[in-house]
Amino acid sequence: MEWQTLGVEPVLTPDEMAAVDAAASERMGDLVQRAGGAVARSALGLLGGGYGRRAHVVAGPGNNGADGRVAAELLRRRGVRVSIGDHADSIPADAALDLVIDAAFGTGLSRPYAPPDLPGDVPVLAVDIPSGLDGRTGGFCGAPWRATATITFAALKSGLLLGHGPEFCGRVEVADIGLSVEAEVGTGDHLTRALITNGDVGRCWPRRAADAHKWMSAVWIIGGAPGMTGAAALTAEAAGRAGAGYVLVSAPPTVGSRSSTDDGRDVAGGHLPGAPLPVETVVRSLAATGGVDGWPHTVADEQRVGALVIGNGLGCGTLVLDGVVRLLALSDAAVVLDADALGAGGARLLDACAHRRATTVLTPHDGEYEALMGEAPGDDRLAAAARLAERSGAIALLKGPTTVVAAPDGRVRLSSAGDQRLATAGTGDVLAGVIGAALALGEGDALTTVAVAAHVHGTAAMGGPATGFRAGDLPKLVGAALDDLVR
Ligand SMILES: NC(=O)C1=CN([C@@H]2O[C@H](COP(=O)(O)OP(=O)(O)OC[C@H]3O[C@@H](n4cnc5c(N)ncnc54)[C@H](O)[C@@H]3O)[C@@H](O)[C@H]2O)[C@@H](O)CC1
Ligand SMILES: Nc1ncnc2c1ncn2[C@@H]1O[C@H](COP(=O)(O)OP(=O)(O)O)[C@@H](O)[C@H]1O
Repeated sequence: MEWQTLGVEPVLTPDEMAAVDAAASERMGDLVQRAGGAVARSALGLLGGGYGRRAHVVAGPGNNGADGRVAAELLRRRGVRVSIGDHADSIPADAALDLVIDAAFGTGLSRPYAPPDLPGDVPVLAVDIPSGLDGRTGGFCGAPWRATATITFAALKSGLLLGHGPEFCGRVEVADIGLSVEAEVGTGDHLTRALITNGDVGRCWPRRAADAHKWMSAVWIIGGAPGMTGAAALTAEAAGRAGAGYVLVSAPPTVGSRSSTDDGRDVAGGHLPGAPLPVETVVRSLAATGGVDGWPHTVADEQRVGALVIGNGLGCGTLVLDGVVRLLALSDAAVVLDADALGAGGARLLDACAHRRATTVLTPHDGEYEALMGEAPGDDRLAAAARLAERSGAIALLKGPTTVVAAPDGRVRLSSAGDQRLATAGTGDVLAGVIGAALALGEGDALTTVAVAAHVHGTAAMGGPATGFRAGDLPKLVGAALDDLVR
């Protein structure tokens, strides 16, 4: 999927788009004329001209179909030979088509739809959203064609960004047809839902002040127990590359004893040598005396850190959870909870988050989400992230090909940066470090800061090799991506 647009990108659900339509002062007929004009322009681009080209329009019963019919007429005037069928008609197999326009259904799709067979591998231009995709979740509601390009109106629809959307919508273009979405979803930081763009990173990434000193952007990573130091090393390297002025790493002493783990794993003995931490990292030991009571106090007493990142290679167990919960209560710093800190948390951890006043960020993948919430996120990832944010009072970052970041106030940010090269162990540890650094550096809107960090992480990955990409490659690429995006 490619984006042709830059700048603040509102993302609407079909219900919100319907509300925008309903509130429009202009007649639907005029909007349809403009939408059809935009479809025709886009089609001419894909056709590489008008005269002599052949196109077929699949036009459904609603406004989406009306857009397609207007486009058909405009294309005819440009010399394109156009045939039209309704959503159930088969496509003439005898014509050598240069383009099929999918105007069967848009956001009004209410039951599964399977389009007719496509003749060969003819390019498809989808109007608003490929017919057969759920406009909210991007899940299948039928069997959509895979579009070469999609032209959508007024604003992006969430179904283009989530689920199967990115795979099925091709290149996405947002056409302005004179509708304002502001009244429905707000603007700027107050936007209900937005896609993070490169422009947002340039605008919102927190910078160091000229008179900064290293403690003004310090990150303390609590993780990296014996046998799992690699995770903390990746987080530390990423925090440094993302601009943290001071990076500390501590492994809670409770994790290092056999008796401290629920599953009886011997994490203290017999492990391989630890992964080297970046040489700039300061390793601080935590008070072992007093066990679980000691280390949260040691961390919370250090008032100079801007952000704590807890969980990368931390190890799991009741005593660890006890320590994390206590630390959440004691510390006033922003906290990112990742990996092991999420896996065994459940309701107790969510309650501890809900009692905090400072920023808390939860960064689960689907398994960790289920451990926290007692149920899988399901198809509606917007709703899933919102549920977690509401339950915990934290910023919920739900990982996936498109990352969904939700705030407890209902706002959501999406990042579609990155691709499958990130599906490799340790990239999440890097993300936690980047978020930690961004929070330590900045005092801006926390939701934007976290989402922009996710976008930087995804963008950075695209600078790495398509095959054999390792999480260890990523921190340096984060530095390079920031150099590129933040000027
Ligand atoms: N957003 C806007 O302001 C504008 C939207 N326009 C287009 O209008 C679309 C929304 O219009 P509509 O609400 O008419 O929605 P659709 O054009 O998606 O069609 C909905 C109609 O199809 C029927 N239907 C739904 N699923 C079906 C199925 N599987 N089989 C058979 N019939 C089915 C519904 O009962 C309803 O009558 C947008 O996606 C966009 O393409 C444009 O016309 C211009 C303005
Ligand atoms: N197919 C994919 N496309 C884009 N991003 C992906 C894909 N798979 C994973 N990611 C991203 O990679 C990261 C993986 O994090 P995580 O699962 O926590 O890894 P780990 O625990 O091994 O460090 C997340 O930021 C996630 O959004």
